[in-house]
Amino acid sequence: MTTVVKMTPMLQQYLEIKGQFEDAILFYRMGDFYEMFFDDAITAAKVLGITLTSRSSKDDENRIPMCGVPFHSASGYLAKLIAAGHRVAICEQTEDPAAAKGIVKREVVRVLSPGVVTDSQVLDDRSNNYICALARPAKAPVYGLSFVDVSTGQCLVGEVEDPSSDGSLVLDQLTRLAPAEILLDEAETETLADLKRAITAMLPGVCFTERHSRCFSPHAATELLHEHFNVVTLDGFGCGALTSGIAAAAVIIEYVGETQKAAINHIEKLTPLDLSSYLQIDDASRRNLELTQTIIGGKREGSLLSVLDQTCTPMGARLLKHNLLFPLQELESIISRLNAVDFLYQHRDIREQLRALLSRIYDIERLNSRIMLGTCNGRDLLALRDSVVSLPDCVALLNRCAGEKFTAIAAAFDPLVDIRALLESAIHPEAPVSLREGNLIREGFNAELDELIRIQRDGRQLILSLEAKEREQSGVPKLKIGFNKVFGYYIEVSRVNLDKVPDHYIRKQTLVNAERFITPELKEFEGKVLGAEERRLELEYHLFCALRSDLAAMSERILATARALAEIDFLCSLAETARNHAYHRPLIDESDVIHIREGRHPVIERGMPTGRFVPNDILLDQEGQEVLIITGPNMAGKSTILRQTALIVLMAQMGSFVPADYARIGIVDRIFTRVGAMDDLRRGQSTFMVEMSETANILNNATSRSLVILDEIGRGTSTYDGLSIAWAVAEELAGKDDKGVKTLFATHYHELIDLALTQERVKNYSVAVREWNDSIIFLHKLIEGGTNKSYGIQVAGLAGVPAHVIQRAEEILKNIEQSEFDREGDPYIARTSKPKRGRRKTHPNQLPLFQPSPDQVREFIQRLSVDDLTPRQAMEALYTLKGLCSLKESN
Ligand SMILES: Nc1ncnc2c1ncn2[C@@H]1O[C@H](COP(=O)(O)OP(=O)(O)OP(=O)(O)O)[C@@H](O)[C@H]1O
Repeated sequence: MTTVVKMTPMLQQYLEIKGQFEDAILFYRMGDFYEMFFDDAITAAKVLGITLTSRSSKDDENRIPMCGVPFHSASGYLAKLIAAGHRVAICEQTEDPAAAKGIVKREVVRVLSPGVVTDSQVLDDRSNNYICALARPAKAPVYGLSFVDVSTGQCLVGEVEDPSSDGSLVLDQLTRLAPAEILLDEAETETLADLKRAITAMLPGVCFTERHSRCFSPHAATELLHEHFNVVTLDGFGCGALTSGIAAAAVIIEYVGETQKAAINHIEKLTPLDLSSYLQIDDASRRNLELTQTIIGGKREGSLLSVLDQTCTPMGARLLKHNLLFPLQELESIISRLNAVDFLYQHRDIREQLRALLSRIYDIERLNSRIMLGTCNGRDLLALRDSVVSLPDCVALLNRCAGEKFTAIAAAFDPLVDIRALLESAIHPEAPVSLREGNLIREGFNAELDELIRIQRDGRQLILSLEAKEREQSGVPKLKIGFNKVFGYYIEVSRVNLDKVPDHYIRKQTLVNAERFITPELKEFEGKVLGAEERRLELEYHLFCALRSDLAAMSERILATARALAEIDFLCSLAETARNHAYHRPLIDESDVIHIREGRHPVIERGMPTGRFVPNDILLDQEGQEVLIITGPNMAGKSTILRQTALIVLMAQMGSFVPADYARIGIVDRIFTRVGAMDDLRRGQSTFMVEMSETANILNNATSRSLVILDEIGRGTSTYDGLSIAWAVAEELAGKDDKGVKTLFATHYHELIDLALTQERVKNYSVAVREWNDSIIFLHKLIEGGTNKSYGIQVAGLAGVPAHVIQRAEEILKNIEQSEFDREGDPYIARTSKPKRGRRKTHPNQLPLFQPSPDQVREFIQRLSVDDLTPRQAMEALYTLKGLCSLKESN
């Protein structure tokens, strides 16, 4: 870098600092601007849409790319850069430029990255913003996972044992909380490369940050966490037995401390994430069921979350989303939640009053974090003040709620009366965003400040009287006293009156129509007033910082109340949704039964006029109803029934009422779905490959307590292969663990209906349609018994496929149905010439699909008319029998 030598001291300083933050865009403070140089400037100008200029170095040939943003509006630009996945290092002037000898000292005061932002402009207030660390200290298949939301102080710690070669289990847990940033051990760059690729495919835009291996040492981790939480053991958090999880948590705490350069005491505890205590639901299933976003477009609207979320506060919204992603498995906890929802459902008056109060409460969880990080401003404290006003009324209502859940919430709830009094007395009701402009602190809060305010206020009066006096003494009626930043206070006299100006006036400035003067008396006055103003700004700033520290010391109470409010909001929201959409309380037990009467799909029904959605019953039990094969035409509603069953189970286990007249849900340990294949290409696998790996996952991991939803497996390959796989999979699920797995299996392979003949746990159902003229009417009703009609061609017609194509398809279908083809009579050329009649033939290389039953063999023999057989036919019959028997043996 020959140019460096020729650079100005300022640029040298810039490069020195930049060298320490190479992976970040450096916001280099120069006066009222943050400037960026070199590649940073090129990147930022593009992302921010601002002009890229250049600055000359000493050597004019080497002009340096440069761009800048004003300091006072930096947050919007920062938000844009972070949202685009960049890291930004904020470098401030750390000494007064006026006092500086030579180049002003500068230092990076914060590094912002997608995982550590707390700015409301960047964050979605209804979702958590997690930074995650993945630790594998022993390189064992146990991954330590920790998730921290710096904006709320939540810190989750868990471990996942994942012996799979592709890390699919850890991937499921990682993507569940969709972190914005992931910290990885730099020594694992290669070993985790595949996992990293898979994460990027599922969480586009996620930012990876590599940390030194030293940070991942479990021993150092424990020490760091002991120090951070000021404890001698982590047992109190229920994390004593974790090692890699602890390492992961420590990596984040260290990183956040380092980048925020502030005490991060608002991360005040570790919350163990015992993944086995929640209903497991893998990433594919979460997507397929559209829990938090739609498959197409990734929108919240149209997801289950959008229907359930009637929360009034951002804290409640985040909790609801979290609980939706982590439905429970423990009976008592589910019932406790359901009792609370039930109470609020029954007591409309309390629910409505609580919701009205909650609507007036701001995001005090995030406000608290900003207080702790020292980034809150006057407006934030006004929001806190306005929020705490409602708390005593909340307590009164809470005391009217019966049930252990409410008792627990009330115990944690603090009405924060003292904080309200403090804020009401301290914060100026019109406090601005800036901390340096004054008007932060209310009069009456601090005696010294009051005195300065009085001087300033009196000063105005003094000016008016001084002006009047000068007018009188000089005889210039339009004489004015004014102020500007260059000369301070001055007396202005218009040109026509200049002859009346007294001798002691000292001329300072000449304008076109006037002259400006000062007097010793005016200067003395100025010293007093301006000094007061400066002192006032300084004092207000210090008082504000002190107030912020006082509040930070009370953070534990604020946070406990914020979380209690979130819980109330969550419960009220479920009760409100239940009321609005006619949901009913499910019966939860530990049986092996799922029995739903008049169940509906919570999202699809919302898109239809009331009463248009056709409810359906589902019974899954171990009394011969374990695997339901659901057949029926395209568009009949098979997928809808499958999905609504999974959603109803999930809702019940999160403690929600369900869209059904009656639901008995035996607690489920995992929900598996094999539904669509929307994201196949993103994961770099073929549709069929994804389908099969999802199927393998189900067969390897489903237990008799799981619920499996299979929507047409085997579609991605040839009919015979697909049908065989579908058949074998259904058979396996019906017989797994000698118990079977509760399975809903929608299929267009009508041959699967025959499974029920041999498998006692399999039952056939179909979705009814009514034929009408040449078309069909969808009844959307699930009825007992299978169907072998697809009406695919009619549906194609309804979908607008041209009439002549439909007609041709009908011809072909007729040919196939009449078995009018053999190897010579290809149905696809049967349009003009009538095909030869022939026996339907099995492909020479394709074995007959299914095992012959003893009945079939017997029937074959009975149908043989032995006396009528030619010797050749007899031979053939013998071969057929032999073939049937050897097939049976090989099976
Ligand atoms: N119970 C119902 N009541 C009213 N409308 C329904 C119902 N079930 C499904 N529908 C409507 O029918 C459409 C198709 O449903 P669905 O996708 O479940 O059919 P399908 O049988 O799985 O079709 P395919 O076999 O083609 O995948 C839905 O988008 C919805 O508009």
